Amino acid sequence: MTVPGGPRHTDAELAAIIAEGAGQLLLGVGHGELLDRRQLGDLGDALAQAWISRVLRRQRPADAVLSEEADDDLTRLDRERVWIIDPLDGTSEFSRGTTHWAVHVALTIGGIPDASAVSLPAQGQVYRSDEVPQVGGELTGRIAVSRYGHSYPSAAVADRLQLQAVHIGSAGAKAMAVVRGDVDAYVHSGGQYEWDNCAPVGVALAAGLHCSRLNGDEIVYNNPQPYLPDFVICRREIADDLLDALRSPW
Ligand SMILES: Nc1ncnc2c1ncn2[C@@H]1O[C@H](COP(=O)(O)O)[C@@H](OP(=O)(O)O)[C@H]1O
Ligand SMILES: [Mg+2]
Repeated sequence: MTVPGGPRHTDAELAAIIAEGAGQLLLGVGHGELLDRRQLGDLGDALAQAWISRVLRRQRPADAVLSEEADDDLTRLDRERVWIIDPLDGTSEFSRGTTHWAVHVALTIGGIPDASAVSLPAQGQVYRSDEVPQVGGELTGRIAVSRYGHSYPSAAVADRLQLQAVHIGSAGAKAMAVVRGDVDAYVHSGGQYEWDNCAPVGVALAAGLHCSRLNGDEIVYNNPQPYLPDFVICRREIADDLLDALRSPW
C-alpha cells in the first residue's frame, strides 16, 4: 500500500518495475543482432546499470546501492536499507543470444532480503516477492546446474538424492526454476557475489523455499566483502537430506 505524500510505489512494486524495465532495455540492446557478442555484453551491463542507478537515486535517494556494475564506496555499511543489484546476470548467455539471463533487484534491510524481483526478460517473466505463489506440488527429481556442469557439492547432492541435472545459465534463471517448481534444488559453490544471488534468494524465500549457506547458516547480505561463494535454494521437503549430504564426506 502506498502512503499519501510518500513514495508513489511500494518497495516491492519498485523492485519489479526496475527488473522489468531494465529487461526491456536489454531486449532492445539485443534487438536485431546488430552488435557483436562482446559489444552486446558490455553495452547491456552499462546501459542497464545507468538506468537502474538513475531510477533508484530519484525514487529512493536515502537508500544505499551495491551493484555489480558500480564502484562500491562502502557507505552502504552504515545503512539499514541497501539495494543489491545485478543489472545483467548471465552476461555471457545474453551475449550468445540465449534466453538464460536475468535482472536482479533486491532491497535488503539489515542484511536480509526484503522486497525482491527477478526478471527473465527473454522468457517474458517477472518474479516478485510480494506476489510469488508458494511452491508446492510433486517433487521433480531434478537439480539446476550451471551450463558448465556440477560443482563438487552439487554433484554430491545429485548423487545422494538421485537428482537429474538440468543445465541452465544465470543464477537468477536457475533459482527461478526452483521457484516455478521445474526443479527441486540449486546448489552453488566455488564463488559468487552478493548481487548474483540476493534477489533470487529474496524471491525464493517469499515462495516458501529453503535458502541457506551450504553449512545451513542463514544467508546475510551487505557484508564488507560482497563475496558470497556458496548457497542452496531447495524445496523444504528435501532440505534436511540435502544438508546432510553436504555434511558427509564424499
Ligand atoms: N566461481 C565463480 N566465481 C565468481 N562468480 C561466479 C562463479 N560461478 C558463477 N558465477 C557468477 O554467477 C552468475 C551465474 O553463473 P552461471 O550461469 O555459470 O551459474 C554469473 O554472473 P554474471 O553473469 O552476472 O557475471 C557468474 O559470473
Ligand atoms: Mg550475476
